[in-house]
This record gives sequence, structure tokens and C-alpha cells, in this order.
Amino acid sequence: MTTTLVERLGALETPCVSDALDRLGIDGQCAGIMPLDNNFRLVGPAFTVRYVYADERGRSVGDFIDDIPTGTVAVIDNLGRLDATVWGDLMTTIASQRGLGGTVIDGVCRDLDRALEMDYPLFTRAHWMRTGKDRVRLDALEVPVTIGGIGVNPGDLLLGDINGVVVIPADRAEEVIETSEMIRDVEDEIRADILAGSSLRDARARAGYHQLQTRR
Ligand SMILES: O=C([O-])CC(=O)C(=O)O
Ligand SMILES: [Mg+2]
Repeated sequence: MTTTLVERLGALETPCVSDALDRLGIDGQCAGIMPLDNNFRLVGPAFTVRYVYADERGRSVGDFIDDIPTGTVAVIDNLGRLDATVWGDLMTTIASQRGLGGTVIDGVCRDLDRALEMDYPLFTRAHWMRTGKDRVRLDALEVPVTIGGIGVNPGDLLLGDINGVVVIPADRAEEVIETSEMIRDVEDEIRADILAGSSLRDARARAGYHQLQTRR
């Protein structure tokens, strides 16, 4: 994956990317996964982590963080569990120090104060204080996972902002980003038309707004 694609994706907003995914027939919108602060943004390729219910002793919460590559986004599938955290302030501290792009969890985290203080982007279902230690087991790294109903493979690109998280399959990145940029440009034109005095109806009709996301 070239840096350029990640940079181009990072300049976009998730609603445009979501409409591009619709247009291209790709499921990529993670339902129910939201930033824990409105200013949090993340972009980068996925490093995937899968937890299961703790059935026997094994690797526990965060037993991967020292080896995760710089610039990746930690994408953690904890089965949507709300009863046990898989991220906290110590992990935020090392992730920030190691230059991670951010963290996406299908589940919950704790110690949100440190993430706010360090401006480290966390996207989760919620935050709560009860630890996953003794409640989860780290099952696998760099395998396909599911986040908010969406399959994520290692290396897929993620973009997160105030509106939530979208996932772009690595092999479709170019066309999704190109389509997203086209949609963004058309919406910029509509906005300019409105500011110049056009009605929304006319501005949207001229630009074909209602079909921007329609599957081709
Ligand atoms: O048990 C956890 O969820 C992890 C934790 O608090 C931390 O890393 O600080
Ligand atoms: Mg902690």
C-alpha cells in the first residue's frame, strides 16, 4: 500500500467514502463503532487482533502491543462484548509512543482520560471500567476479523472520524478513494451553488446528488 493512498484517504470524510462504498457495492460501514471524542480521527492499514472468551490460560489483554508495526491501526475484535475491556491507559501510552494510527474495538475500553490527554484516537462501542484480564483470551493476530458487522482483513484501510469508521478492502483502495474524491468534489460544487444563491433542489438536480451513491 503506497503512502499516497493513505494520505489521500486521510484527507477525506467518512460520509463521502461511505457513499463511494455504496456506489461500488462494498459493505464497509462499521455499525455502532464511534469515536470516544468528536475530534478523534484515524487512518491507516489494519493490524488485526481477535479475542475469544477466556476458557484456559493464554495471552491476555494487550499481549501484542509491543510488536505491532508503526503506522498501523489496531483493529480488535472482542465479539462486541460490553462486559470486559481490551484496551486501557497503559496500552494508549505505548501505542502513542510507538506511532500507531489509532485503535478500533468491537467492544469496550477503559481509562479514556489518558487517550483524551494524549489525543490518541479510540473508536469503540463504549467505555467502561471492568478489565478483560481473566475474561478474554488473545486467540489470533493478523487474521480476518469482524468489526461492527464488517469483515476486516489485515492490511485493509480504515478511516475514522466524527461520523464513525469505514473499512476499504486493500485490493479496492484505489477505486474507492477515486470515487470518494469525485463525490466530495460534486458536493463541494453543490455547496458553492447554494452559497451563491441556488435552491438546494436545483443545485442537487444539476449535480445528480440523489444518484451519487447509487450502485453502478
Ligand atoms: O485491562 C485493560 O483493559 C487494560 C488496561 O487497563 C491498560 O492497558 O491500562
Ligand atoms: Mg489501565
